[in-house]
Amino acid sequence: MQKEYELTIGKLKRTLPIIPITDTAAIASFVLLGDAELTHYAAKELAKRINIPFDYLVTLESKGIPLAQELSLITHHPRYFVLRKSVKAYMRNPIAIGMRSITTDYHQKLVLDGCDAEKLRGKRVIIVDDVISTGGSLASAEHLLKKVGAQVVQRCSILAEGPAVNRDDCVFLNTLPMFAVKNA
Ligand SMILES: Nc1ncnc2[nH]cnc12
Repeated sequence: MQKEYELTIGKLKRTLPIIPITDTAAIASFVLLGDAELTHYAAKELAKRINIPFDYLVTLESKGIPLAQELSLITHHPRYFVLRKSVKAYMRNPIAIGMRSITTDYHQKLVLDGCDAEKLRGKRVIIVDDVISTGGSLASAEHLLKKVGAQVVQRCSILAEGPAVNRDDCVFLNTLPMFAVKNA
């Protein structure tokens, strides 16, 4: 099997290691955390493609956070919201739902602080993430946001991977293939 994948996002290039995630499938590992240059550039490029009015960006802990931060500032939306993976002691009336993601082999939670839920009720929101793949995390995020009365008006990510590459309801900058593991 190929060991690395050369990714191009506009003027930037990154070499991603190919990592098996099951006995039969592998992904090109795209770790946005720590890559300030790519985060800033991708946020600028995504901002150009968001052409719908919205109140807030919402992202998922953890890899979407720096992207949402940059995108919020670039689009002049000083406040954004983070759906957390666990209930924190400092939350008031947290609202939680179950979630499965392609890169984590156990059931996860998606949690919204009740105070944040009040602020999001009736608002137009855009979900921001680093990679959209199976769409599982995105679907859970949408479910949670609908539950608290927010309207998801757009979804955007830096990359669409595997089954997500044909989605026409997301804005993304490039696609990422998935890989078959040979000798499985
Ligand atoms: N290729 C990938 N790299 C890192 N995180 C991911 N989440 C989903 N696909 C991913």
